[in-house]
Amino acid sequence: MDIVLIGYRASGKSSVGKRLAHDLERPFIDTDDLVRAHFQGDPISTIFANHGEPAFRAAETDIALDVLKRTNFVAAFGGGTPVQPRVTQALEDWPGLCVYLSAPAHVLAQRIDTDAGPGADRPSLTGQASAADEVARVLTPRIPIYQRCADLTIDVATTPIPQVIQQILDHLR
Ligand SMILES: Nc1ncnc2c1ncn2[C@@H]1O[C@H](COP(=O)(O)OP(=O)(O)O)[C@@H](O)[C@H]1O
Ligand SMILES: O=C(O)C1=C[C@@H](OP(=O)(O)O)[C@@H](O)[C@H](O)C1
Ligand SMILES: [Mg+2]
Repeated sequence: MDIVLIGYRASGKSSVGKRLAHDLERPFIDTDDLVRAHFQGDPISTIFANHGEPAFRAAETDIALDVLKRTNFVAAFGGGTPVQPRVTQALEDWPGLCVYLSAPAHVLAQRIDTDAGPGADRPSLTGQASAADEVARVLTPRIPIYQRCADLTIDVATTPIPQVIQQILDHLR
């Protein structure tokens, strides 16, 4: 079964997705990578600065809808991808497994502040000075949309990445 990981910024979608795809011997798709490629490989903060967030959202919507037409993959969507209305609808209708990686705001804000990994370039969505303030504002309206799209929800607040992957593999059995 094809798998899409959704959830807020720094919930672990890219890390979990990459390792899960390796375990399942399937291609891994990260929609943020495809969006960057669409904008000549620029970092997301540069795309936001030069083209504006709406152009980023339009590209990620088209890319996500295209990914959902493929087969035999594991994909990590960007945190805002499922809340684009056409993507929400497509995910609700999609026959694959949509996994929501869920964590409370304070955990996500801390991971955003300390992340030094390849996805750490996360430009502000609100102009809010701190990640804590921004997550407090942006997460709440997203939660019901993530929940609506999800076939499986995993609490990732205190669950190490290998155990998150194991829960997905257990669900597939
Ligand atoms: N289950 C977890 N427990 C602890 N840290 C995690 C977990 N999942 C991800 N992380 C860390 O959080 C940061 C963001 O992870 P990432 O995979 O880039 O998230 P996303 O793609 O959802 O934005 C990284 O530093 C990663 O190592
Ligand atoms: O939540 C969001 O609106 C965003 C999440 C990011 O992806 P990650 O969730 O992988 O950080 C990236 O798509 C962009 O910075 C916007
Ligand atoms: Mg990511």
